[in-house]
Amino acid sequence: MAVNKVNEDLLRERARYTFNIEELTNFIDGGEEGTRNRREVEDMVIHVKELHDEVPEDYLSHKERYENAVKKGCILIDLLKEHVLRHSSFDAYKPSNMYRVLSMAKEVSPVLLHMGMFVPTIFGQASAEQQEEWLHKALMLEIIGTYAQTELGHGTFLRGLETTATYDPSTEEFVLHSPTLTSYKWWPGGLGQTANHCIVVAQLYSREKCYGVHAFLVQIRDSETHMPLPGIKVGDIGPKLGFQTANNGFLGFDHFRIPRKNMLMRNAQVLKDGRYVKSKSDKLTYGTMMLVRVMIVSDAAYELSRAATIAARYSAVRRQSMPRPGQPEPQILDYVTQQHKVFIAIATSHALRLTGGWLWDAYSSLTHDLDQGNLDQLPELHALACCLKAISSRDSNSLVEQCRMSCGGHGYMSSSNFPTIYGATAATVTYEGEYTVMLLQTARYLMKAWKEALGGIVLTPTVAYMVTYNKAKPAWVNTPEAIIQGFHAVAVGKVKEAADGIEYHQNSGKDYEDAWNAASVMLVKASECYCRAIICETFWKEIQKHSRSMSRNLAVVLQQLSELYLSYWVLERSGDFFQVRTVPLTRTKFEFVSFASPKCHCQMCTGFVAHITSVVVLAVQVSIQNLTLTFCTRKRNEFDIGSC
Ligand SMILES: CCCCC/C=C\C/C=C\C/C=C\C/C=C\C/C=C/C(=O)SCCNC(=O)CCNC(=O)[C@H](O)C(C)(C)COP(=O)(O)OP(=O)(O)OC[C@H]1O[C@@H](n2cnc3c(N)ncnc32)[C@H](O)[C@@H]1OP(=O)(O)O
Ligand SMILES: Cc1cc2nc3c(=O)[nH]c(=O)nc-3n(C[C@H](O)[C@H](O)[C@H](O)COP(=O)(O)OP(=O)(O)OC[C@H]3O[C@@H](n4cnc5c(N)ncnc54)[C@H](O)[C@@H]3O)c2cc1C
Repeated sequence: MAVNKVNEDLLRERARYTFNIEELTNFIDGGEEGTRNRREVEDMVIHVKELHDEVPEDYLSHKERYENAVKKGCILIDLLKEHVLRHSSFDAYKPSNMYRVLSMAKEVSPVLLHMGMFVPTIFGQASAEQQEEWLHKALMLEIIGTYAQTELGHGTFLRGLETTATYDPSTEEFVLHSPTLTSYKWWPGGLGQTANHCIVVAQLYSREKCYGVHAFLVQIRDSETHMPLPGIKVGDIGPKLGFQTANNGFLGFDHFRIPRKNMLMRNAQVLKDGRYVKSKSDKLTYGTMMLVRVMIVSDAAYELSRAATIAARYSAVRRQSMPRPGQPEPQILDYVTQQHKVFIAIATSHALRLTGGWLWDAYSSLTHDLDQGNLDQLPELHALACCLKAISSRDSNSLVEQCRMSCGGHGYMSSSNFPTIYGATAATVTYEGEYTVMLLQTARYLMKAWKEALGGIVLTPTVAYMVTYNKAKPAWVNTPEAIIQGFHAVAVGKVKEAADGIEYHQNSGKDYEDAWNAASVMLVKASECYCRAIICETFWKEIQKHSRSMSRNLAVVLQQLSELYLSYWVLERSGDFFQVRTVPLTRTKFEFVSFASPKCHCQMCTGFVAHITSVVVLAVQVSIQNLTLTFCTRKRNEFDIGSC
């Protein structure tokens, strides 16, 4: 029988890595224990033959694909539970842990929403007594839930949701009802056939007054027969671009009654007589969305690292064309255009992974503050979660597509796994807060910050430079620190431009809402630039911080990746950089001028060209088959990929 022989080119490339593979493995896993945890789970998974498909899933019927995904989901959840029970330190919700385990099956799991939103909502929004009743059942999958917020008519505009929950003091129950077709819940994952419970977000009415949207835990299917309960209409919404096994469904209520105690009451409450007790902040109802947005940054990085690895490996083994007559066809990775496609994907996967870890730490700190009743950091974290979720998911999805294209026709095969990864990352650009809407949310925060900056008020950390910018005049030299200052200058310029845009439209007679809408393209741009500055700065600082405790060879490679990322985005946004001048920013004097003068001091542009041709490539490959984490390094003149 033919033994799978590893490609000679790949073996040669793998023999040339220039740093300690295990050291980088640990860095990516967040430490030696993280690597041990991951390998332990991978060891468990690789030996479960039911997780390996006999027939490509694309050749299965929708029903067979779903059943196959349920089977795998149950196996993986059992492995996760067993592992969590044995390793209390394994925090399932630390970025990518839970998602990575579930994504070890190619199909999106029908219980992803259970683990990804239903359980976290109980953690975050149920009272202590309610957690006592439901949390263990949920963690042990004795109940299977989803998160039912979006309706046919509203996804973004939460205050416009139409499902009602009306309190009846005579029976101490809430009556859930879907008054219109557009009020039907539409999209929740697992709702089609899988979930028997869900978190329902509905407008709360008591004593004929509406108190806005609140969350309720609702049983929708019989625990024994799994049939929909009386007053419940539920089913599958049908085929989609991807996520075919996520089991997205619809849900309608016909005067469906639930006990008062099923309103999640950690924040707000309705007392037996119907009195409403207000939460410290209405925004706490939105807590689960913030958590998932924070997780998406790391999971988008993880999906991108998979795509970058496929593209890097393919680029090492694919030989094509003959630039020199009579010479062997070169590996396509020798083409600078190929490097330009693949290397930024590798660098971005690291940038987003490190930024996702930084955001997770900020979120964890906020959660602790919220437990102490301190909401001070909530607005900034909401703004950060919004723009980082938007930009990370969009960058990840765009670069997954770029990686696919870099593999030519074979990238279009289902067996390449690009279609699955593309489908998963494309969804993240829309769900959990649509791209544009999220950036506009951040813009809302930036406009407030700008007004405070002009008043000289000390701002929260990620926008502090708006006040201190005058002092930190960018020294336009080709250093990473100067590039980061340049991104700050661009962000401030765009924020000011958007604020001036709103002011201009108001002065021309528009009310604030219309002025906001008229300036909204500039507002989105300002958020993008603010977010790009955060990713650039965080990537660079994280690498500097960790480099001090790692071997020099690895530090060099990671430093070059972060410099590649900075240089790439300077060129991508060169127009914005050309506009930024080096004079102190003041309200009246700030203006955009062109750098077009031939004696432009900025060496960034020329420096970058040198960079991209001498860049060292690092591709991370998590290969379940080999149960190893292997890497590629590549130097221009050696044209060698390390182990990959
Ligand atoms: C790459 C593959 C990754 C796959 C795995 C991904 C993740 C990991 C694991 C698990 C995830 C699980 C499953 C993943 C799959 C699918 C899940 C999808 C689920 C969903 O999509 S759930 C539904 C999500 N829906 C939304 O996000 C709705 C978007 N809309 C909103 O958030 C808000 O309505 C709004 C647009 C932000 C604001 O609306 P608006 O009407 O203008 O204002 P208000 O609502 O009145 O709010 C204004 C006020 O409140 C502040 N605010 C708003 N939202 C928040 C918040 N979340 N936290 C804190 N503060 C908030 C806002 O700033 C305003 O404050 P002001 O002081 O300015 O007034
Ligand atoms: C794969 C997938 C899984 C999902 N899973 C779930 C789930 O489990 N549970 C759940 O509750 N939901 C889920 N959703 C729904 C998801 O949360 C919504 O689709 C998302 O919030 C966007 O809302 P929408 O679809 O109503 O789009 P809309 O908000 O209608 O957006 C449509 C367009 O209008 C624009 N727009 C909307 N509002 C504004 C504004 N104020 N200013 C400027 N432009 C605006 C948007 O930018 C966009 O271009 C899922 C969606 C997908 C695709």
